[in-house]
Amino acid sequence: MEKPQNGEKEEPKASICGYDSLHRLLKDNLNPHQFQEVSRLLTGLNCGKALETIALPESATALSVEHGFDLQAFSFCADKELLREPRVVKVGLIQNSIALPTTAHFADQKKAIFEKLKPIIEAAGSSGVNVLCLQEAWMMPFAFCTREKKWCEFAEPVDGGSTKFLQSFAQKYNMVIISPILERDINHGEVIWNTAIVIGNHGNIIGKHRKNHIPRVGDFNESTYYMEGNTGHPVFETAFGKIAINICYGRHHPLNWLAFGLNGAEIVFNPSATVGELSEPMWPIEGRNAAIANSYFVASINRVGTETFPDPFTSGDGKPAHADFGHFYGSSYISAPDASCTPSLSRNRDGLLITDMDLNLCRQLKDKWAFRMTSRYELYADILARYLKPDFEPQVISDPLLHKKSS
Ligand SMILES: NC(=O)NCCC(=O)O
Repeated sequence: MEKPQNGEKEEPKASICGYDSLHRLLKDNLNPHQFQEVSRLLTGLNCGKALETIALPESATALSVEHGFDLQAFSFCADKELLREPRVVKVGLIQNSIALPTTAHFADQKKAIFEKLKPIIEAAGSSGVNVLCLQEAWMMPFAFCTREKKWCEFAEPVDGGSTKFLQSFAQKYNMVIISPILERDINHGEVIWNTAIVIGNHGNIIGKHRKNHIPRVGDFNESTYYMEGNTGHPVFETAFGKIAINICYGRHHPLNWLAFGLNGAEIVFNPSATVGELSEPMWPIEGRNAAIANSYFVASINRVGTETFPDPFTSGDGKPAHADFGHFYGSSYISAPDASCTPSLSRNRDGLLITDMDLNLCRQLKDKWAFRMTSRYELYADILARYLKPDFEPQVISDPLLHKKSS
């Protein structure tokens, strides 16, 4: 797709000047040398080289053609070490739109999403993906803009239908799967959480993490549905490395990223649902910055498409009532601790991003930049402890001549 035919033809929906990613727009419009230089600055170098693409099995590419999803695959390397073998993990990220209109029966909507995801998960499994992550609240439309309570019906217990659906793939493909869902906590009064469940490569449930920071911005009226998480910053030690999940809006909180790093995460997944007008310029920066600052890999996933709801809603900003959130712009990507990153998946199509990463790179970057050793955490523990007290006074030194009139 991608290239606009001529001025008269309509551009594909939600494209950037007819291209479905910035990377593809640049590749088609710059000469090879210019493209190489622009990519070096935009996506960095890994071990001194541009990121390499990797070949995938024919079965996976055939599935992507048949079902029309974007399929891209890259490899991050690390320097060879004398005392440690490389620790290469294959990570997969899935972004997708919903499968039926939001007016369809809820059971049909959920079933249709399962059906839509099957071939994409199969493509990941047959490509040898070790750790697969889906997008935030993948088993439902992102209805939290509406404030209507009927959408709570989509919530499921940790061992509910969507977990069972994914457990079979985890077992079949020896694959860890991270499943971000709307959780119904049966044992605690049926309250609702925004939760990521970690399914082990034997199909077992390793544990869960609940979203720490709830947005209060634009149409993201999520605080109507669930509370800030109570699970801290767990790191899950899996057969394929130490992983953590920072759900969506948590990516704006540097201390949230830090805490996962302090607990030893090597890959932090950021399953998200966010829209163009609100956050698109922030998207390529925040995950990448977190990877650099914390010496781990970050895998950023965003849903795709425009979801229209039956009843218009407002968000107290004086704008007219509307029935959709805006466009979820996909653009999932992976960042490495050495400041390199993959190109993004499509802005308007379902997609699977597969990336090999040598986890040895994390320690190599810690040794190189020594961010942990230079961090001065005690300074920050001190100001945070003081800031939390009601009688906190900001440390401001005013110019004694601040109010002097200039002559
Ligand atoms: N799902 C979610 O937390 N979205 C908030 C918007 C954003 O963080 O870009």
